[in-house]
Amino acid sequence: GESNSIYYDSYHGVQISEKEYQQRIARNTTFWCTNVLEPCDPHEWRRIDGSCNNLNHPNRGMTHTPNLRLLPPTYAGNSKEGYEPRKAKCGAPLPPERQLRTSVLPEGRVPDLVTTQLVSHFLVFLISDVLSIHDTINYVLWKPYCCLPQGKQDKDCIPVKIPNDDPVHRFGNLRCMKLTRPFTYQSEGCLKNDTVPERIVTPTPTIDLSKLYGQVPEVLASKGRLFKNGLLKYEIEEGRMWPPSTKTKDDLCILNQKPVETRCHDTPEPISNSLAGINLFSIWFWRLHNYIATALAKVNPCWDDDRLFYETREINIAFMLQIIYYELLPSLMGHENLRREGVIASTPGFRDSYNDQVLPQISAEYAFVLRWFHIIQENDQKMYNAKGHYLRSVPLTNITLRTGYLAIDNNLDYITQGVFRQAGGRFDNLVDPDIAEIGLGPMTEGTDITSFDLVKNRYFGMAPYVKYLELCNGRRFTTFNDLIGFAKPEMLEILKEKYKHVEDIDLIVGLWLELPAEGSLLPKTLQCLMIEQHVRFLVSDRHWYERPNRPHAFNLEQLLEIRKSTVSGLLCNVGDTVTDIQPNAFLRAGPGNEMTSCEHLPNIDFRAWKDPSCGGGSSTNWYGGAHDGNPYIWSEATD
Ligand code: HEM
Repeated sequence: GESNSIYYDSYHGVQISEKEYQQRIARNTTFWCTNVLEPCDPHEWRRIDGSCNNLNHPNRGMTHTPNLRLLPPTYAGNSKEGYEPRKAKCGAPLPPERQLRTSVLPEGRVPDLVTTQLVSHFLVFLISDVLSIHDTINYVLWKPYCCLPQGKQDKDCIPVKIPNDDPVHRFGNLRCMKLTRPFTYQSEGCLKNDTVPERIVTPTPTIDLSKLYGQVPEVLASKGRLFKNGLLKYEIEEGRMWPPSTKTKDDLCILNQKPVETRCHDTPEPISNSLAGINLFSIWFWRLHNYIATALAKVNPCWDDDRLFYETREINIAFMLQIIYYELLPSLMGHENLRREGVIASTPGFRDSYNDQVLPQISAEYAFVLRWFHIIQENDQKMYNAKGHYLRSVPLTNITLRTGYLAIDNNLDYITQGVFRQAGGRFDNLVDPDIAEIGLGPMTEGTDITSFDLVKNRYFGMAPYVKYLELCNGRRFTTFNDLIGFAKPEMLEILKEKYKHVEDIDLIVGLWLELPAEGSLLPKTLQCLMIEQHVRFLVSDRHWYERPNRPHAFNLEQLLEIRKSTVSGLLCNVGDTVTDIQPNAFLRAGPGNEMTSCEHLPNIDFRAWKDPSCGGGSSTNWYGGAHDGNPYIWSEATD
């Protein structure tokens, strides 16, 4: 109850007194600037709100706790002048963003020969687990006036200028793209305005499916849990299982074409309705939760709702982590690279790298550089039927905040078939014209996501690109010639033309023009910064699924079952109409990765969770049914 609550300052991670908390209520700064938690119990499950992950620093891991910086931020100006984007070495402003973007990053659409569209969908779901969309909602919904006269009065407005000779807009009248400053501890009143801006984000900084379960126990209880058999609430419509839907007209699905399109998820985190990738994987992991809970209940009929729920959540999170670490990242960066860097283990047994000196945090750099993937996003989502015949396509930018579209005309079925049959965008330096010119679809007129990436690069105060080269390569980079072997030669020419000094180069521009790392599809520095964080995830998370010494740890037999998790297994179990798929659905089907019947793909055997104290239980090979074309096996078991 309330009386046990402990109060923390969200930024500093120190306990504050109840009196001070009361004062902050009066100042209206508790929501962003404080965390409230119950005393830690070292033996309890991973908490919904992320508290008590690190027992010495109980609020770390919660909402609104800070990113860490691999390199100190660089801004122009000081505490008096305010912190504005850094200047070039010669003191002039850096090249204007839209102009720079259109000259270093041409637009085009080329299919990738290696990866499928599923890669970008999964990546965007992954980052939604640790990052917010409030900065975007701000200029779309809350402060949509940044290109109007009113915007001149608002310091939060940082609209992007479109030059008169713009390759696209010179034929039209658009000269401005609306944008707002990122939310910071300063803007929310937690830190003084004359301190270096520090970004504030909402999700827990561990990969814990917080987009599914949320980060507030009361919200999970009211919107998520069914409180029966460990299940999440669900609706069945035309034979498909959906998360619960909103019942009022006032919801986040602002692009639903009414009256035909009405569905909008009413999940603990409404952003499940946002980008298509987040939406698809929210639906699939929501269903997977119920699939797992049903399986566990069959094996262990004596388990109560709570036990089933928390064990299911644990397995669901482990399922996701196993896919990220052992399937997605290796598909992008190569197994060897990841093994060498300690991201993945060489043996299937336990692995315990936990270090309580490393706090559960993400780096500001990781949060930022993942935007590089915008340039491999293919915006044309193709739809196929279950036999693999192409039907039609839809631009992804038209289905953001539009869950209703998925729920009509079998669109969800056909998109599900499309994501693993369709090529992703090629890993090159071409950006899909829709991402570069449309971005937010019908919600705003003209959004160049890649120009915004560059603007944010500067507002987040990212250190110069060469400083990250030094960090990752352990040597100095002082001239353009030092970049030989890192950037494509013709790109070096462009860089020299656009920037006067090598230190002026913006981090994201460096990544756009960089050569891939050996045995990898990713630019070297992107790979370096991603690996750094993916090691931190596993070292700093006390509840990491591969650990034997943690509360409610898996036993070896169970861990070996978790090791069978694959994204194709996910789609076989809970994806509509999926009966045949390639074993690694992040990579295109072909020799060595042939389309296979779901029945022949590995699948978790939940008998490994059999609890002898339950007595007999069901010993039938129940999960065989999941592959007989009816993914809704759980609906039989719920009554
Ligand atoms: C059709 C697909 C996509 C669309 C329409 C889209 C759109 C956007 C938009 C509008 C923003 C906010 C830009 C800003 O205001 O600064 C954003 C941010 C971001 N996007 Fe995407 N994106 C897509 C795919 C991806 C993919 C595949 C990734 C891969 C990881 C990704 C990673 C990110 C990241 C890391 C951010 C920054 C979020 C933050 O800092 O809070 N996006 N995206």
